[in-house]
Amino acid sequence: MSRVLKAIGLMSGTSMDGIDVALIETDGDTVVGRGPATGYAYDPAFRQRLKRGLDEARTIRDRQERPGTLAELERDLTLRHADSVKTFLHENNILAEDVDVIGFHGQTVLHRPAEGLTVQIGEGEMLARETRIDVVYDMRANDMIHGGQGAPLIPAYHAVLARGLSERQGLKAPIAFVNIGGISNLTFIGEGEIVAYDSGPGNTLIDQWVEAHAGIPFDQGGMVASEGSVLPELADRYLSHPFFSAAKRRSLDRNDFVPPAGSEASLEDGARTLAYVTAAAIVRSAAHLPAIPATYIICGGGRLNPVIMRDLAGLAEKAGSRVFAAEALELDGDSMEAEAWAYLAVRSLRGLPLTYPGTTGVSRPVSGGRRAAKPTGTGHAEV
Ligand SMILES: Nc1ncnc2c1ncn2[C@@H]1O[C@H](COP(=O)(O)OP(=O)(O)OP(=O)(O)O)[C@@H](O)[C@H]1O
Ligand SMILES: CC(=O)N[C@H]1[C@@H]2OC[C@@H](O2)[C@@H](O)[C@@H]1O[C@H](C)C(=O)O
Repeated sequence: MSRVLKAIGLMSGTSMDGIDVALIETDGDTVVGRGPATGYAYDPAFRQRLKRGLDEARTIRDRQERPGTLAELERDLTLRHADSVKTFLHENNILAEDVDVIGFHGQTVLHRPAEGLTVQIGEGEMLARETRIDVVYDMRANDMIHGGQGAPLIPAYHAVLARGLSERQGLKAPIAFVNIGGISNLTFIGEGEIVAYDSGPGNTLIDQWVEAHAGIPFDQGGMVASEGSVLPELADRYLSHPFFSAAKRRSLDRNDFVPPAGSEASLEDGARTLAYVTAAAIVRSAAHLPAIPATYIICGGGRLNPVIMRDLAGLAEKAGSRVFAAEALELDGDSMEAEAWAYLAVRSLRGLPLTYPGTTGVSRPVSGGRRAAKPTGTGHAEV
């Protein structure tokens, strides 16, 4: 058996709400011990900079390009990740020298799988220098080079978590993990088979809607949605998007779905309808799986919106499925992506596959990621 490594994962997701940090101990294969995890929120001004960065990234044709303010944003984003690691280590009394590797996702600013283009900003070398810990980063690129969608990458981690869950009583197979982040994605764990893909808009539409019409970053606790009603025509318009009926599953860019026009709904009805769309999109996408999951395990920020969760539970029940929030199974729905990035970093170091034909459509199982080594020596400047 390979040595168990201490790995930190860092995730800044499509919601652009902050940096999730988690530490796990793993051999990159079957052994996973989950350690501390936390999240550090971005201040509103930095979120605005990230949103501007997404607009500026639209013109990118070569993934090395950094038009507009993107180079500066990349540097500042990396420094924020370095600060998060330092704070996390301090808060948990962990020494940098005791951590073997950081798995660094960075921030996706553009994702166009049809063009073989995916761009995550984040400077691995700078992060390794700042934290004095080895870094694995840019983990989506190799998958795309080999014909994959470049996402989702979390299924390899879902698979190892599912091994630990399968003996629990009352948890019927097949299991599907659903991450309701900015975009939602699902992972189906069948017998000897994993199938995964993005399942639709997650919280992004709701976030954009309430920000534009109420000046709030998200619908906390589904408070706004719970005052509204589902507008069937508006919901049908989203759910009849070709994404759901296409023969081939594909991964999504944050901008693939756009919020309704302000004139189409009241604040409350808009939030209610988009919450329903989020839930119904998952169930609609699940129809493309090899079998309907008996158990859904929900992670990501959307599980904290009870309106989405009630709709999802109701729709799933009609198909005979049960829905659990990750915490009901002693998992952490906030830190799972960060844990996954730690796990994937160790797999990368060991040359193990990160993605499979069933998870991203890649031509064969492939590893990925670039390595940045921590500085050697005492840390004093060379003269
Ligand atoms: N208490 C809450 N009530 C309702 N919604 C919430 C709550 N907390 C978080 N959310 C929603 O979850 C979102 C953040 O989710 P999460 O952190 O899982 O996304 P992400 O990791 O950025 O996205 P992705 O998985 O697509 O990369 C917020 O933008 C918000 O919409
Ligand atoms: C290109 C990109 O960053 N995609 C994200 C996004 O957020 C959710 C969904 O879309 C998923 O495909 C992916 O993240 C998860 C963590 C993944 O790769 O598994």
